[in-house]
Amino acid sequence: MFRWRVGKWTSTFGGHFGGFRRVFTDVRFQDLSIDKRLLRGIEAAVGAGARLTPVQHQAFSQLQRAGEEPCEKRPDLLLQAHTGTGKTIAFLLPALQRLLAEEARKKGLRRAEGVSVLVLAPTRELVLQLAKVASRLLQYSGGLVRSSFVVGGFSVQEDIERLKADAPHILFATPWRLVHHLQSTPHFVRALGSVQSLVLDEADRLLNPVFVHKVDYIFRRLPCSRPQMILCSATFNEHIQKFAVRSLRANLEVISTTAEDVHAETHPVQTKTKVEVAKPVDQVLIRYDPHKFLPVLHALLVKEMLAAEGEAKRVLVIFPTVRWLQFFYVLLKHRANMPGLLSLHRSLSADRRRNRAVQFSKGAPATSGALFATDVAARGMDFDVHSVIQVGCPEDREQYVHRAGRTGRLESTGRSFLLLNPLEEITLKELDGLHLHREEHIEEDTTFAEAATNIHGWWEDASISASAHLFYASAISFYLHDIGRLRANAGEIVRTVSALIQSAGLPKDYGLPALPKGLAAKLRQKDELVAVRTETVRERWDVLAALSPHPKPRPGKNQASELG
Ligand SMILES: Nc1ncnc2c1ncn2[C@@H]1O[C@H](COP(=O)(O)OP(=O)(O)OP(=O)(O)O)[C@@H](O)[C@H]1O
Repeated sequence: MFRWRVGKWTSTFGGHFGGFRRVFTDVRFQDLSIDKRLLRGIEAAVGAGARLTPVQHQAFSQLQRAGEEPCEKRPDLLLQAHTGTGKTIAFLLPALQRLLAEEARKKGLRRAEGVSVLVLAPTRELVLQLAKVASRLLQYSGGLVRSSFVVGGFSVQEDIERLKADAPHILFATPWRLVHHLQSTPHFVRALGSVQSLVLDEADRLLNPVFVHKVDYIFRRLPCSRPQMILCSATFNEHIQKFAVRSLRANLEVISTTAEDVHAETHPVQTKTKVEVAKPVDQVLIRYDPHKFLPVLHALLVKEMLAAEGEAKRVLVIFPTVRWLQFFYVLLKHRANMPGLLSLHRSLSADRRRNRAVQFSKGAPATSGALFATDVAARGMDFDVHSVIQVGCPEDREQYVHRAGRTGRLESTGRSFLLLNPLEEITLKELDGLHLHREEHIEEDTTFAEAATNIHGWWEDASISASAHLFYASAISFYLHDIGRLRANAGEIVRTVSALIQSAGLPKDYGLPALPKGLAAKLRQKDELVAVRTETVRERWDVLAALSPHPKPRPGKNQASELG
């Protein structure tokens, strides 16, 4: 580990030693001067005699030192470490230790004066997971220090009652829900009047254009003696850099245990840093023909879920859109009879969303199965999965790294597969330098022929056929949004998505789903019909029909024969 100072920023790096990733330091939690009740909580969570990870060790030293300063002088902190290396405990431990010490000094004579530590995270699943970790760590503190949470999926009244009942020192929240309360619930405004530390978990995500206005709003509403800021993530990007320049203190400190990726002589808030996937993850690239998407996915799932003797295997599959996920989920779970599948996405009811995340979390009873999820599961979730399958091109390198990082956490190993079709292959150059090895060919799937007999005919089932229509439109829209990045034309997009749907057995002569008017208009704007290349007359007819401004349902094979 070494420390250096460039301009106004101080950085501490460590964790990699000559390419060898050190998972733990030699320091045990019991060696630290921390409250015995907190130590019991930690050991219950991570095991008796557990040693600290490098990021935990460095953060503990830094935050303890900073904690001796008055709140307004404490340096802000950027905390970067690979996925699954214990960043949650890294930022929670010093905060909980300080809160316990303060409360012990007061001898419990006064009730909490309000929230002292506010932690923001981008998804409700992650907020609930963080709140659960805090409760575990505090389980032996006899209620001296308390935590609570605020996320969507509960009524506003439930939030208010929970906040009153918990009277928390540490509050976990999603920005959207918290802003809502700050704008309309006086109780929340009062409770947040005493925040001393603001933690942004998955900071690069929270500071991207989708969230940054909410985060800024929360930041502005906090007390004028501005709290210490702690920004955590496995990946730093230009959004963090902009925020650092605009809002962080001059004595900002940076802790990074991804030192092999950082160039100390340049800017400490690295934006061009090529962050790697954590070393225990074996990364595999599978190039597939879109006409074979479903058999390939099925084969991979069967292979990865297949329990080795006595060992249950769990797989996380991340899809680009909810509709894409839902269509293939219905086909595989119900038609191909894969009962171990679950789904997690924003269209589920709040209760289901919560349960699904818990079922796949670390410590949940081990069963084999697969979770089909969207990116709500991509960041921060401490899942216990052996493999991650990413369907389609990730938005950027950071998204790829976080998705792959759901496996291979701490000392465990894992496999991460990236499934790309020819339309998407161009995005591979954005993953330059990652250690992806290629598995061009997936073994011929002998089990799929059997599954396919049940899957075939789905187009006659009104609800599955409706799901197929939604998938078709959403996949076209997804690619269209990225048309520049893919350097594709509208015709190639339509042909790829048509092939994906045909991979589920839809007969060529059955015709393709019609597109919603707005989407068809957008497609036409991108590409005149003359530019659409097709191989057969039938396919051209399908594309033309899909692009028609007033799509009419076309008779399928069977309907046509009924009409005589
Ligand atoms: N010192 C430790 N000893 C043993 N297990 C630990 C230790 N610290 C953390 N863990 C466990 O490691 C797992 C990963 O921790 P955590 O979720 O905090 O990682 P992370 O760095 O925040 O990952 P991500 O970047 O994906 O959010 C958790 O199950 C946690 O309980």
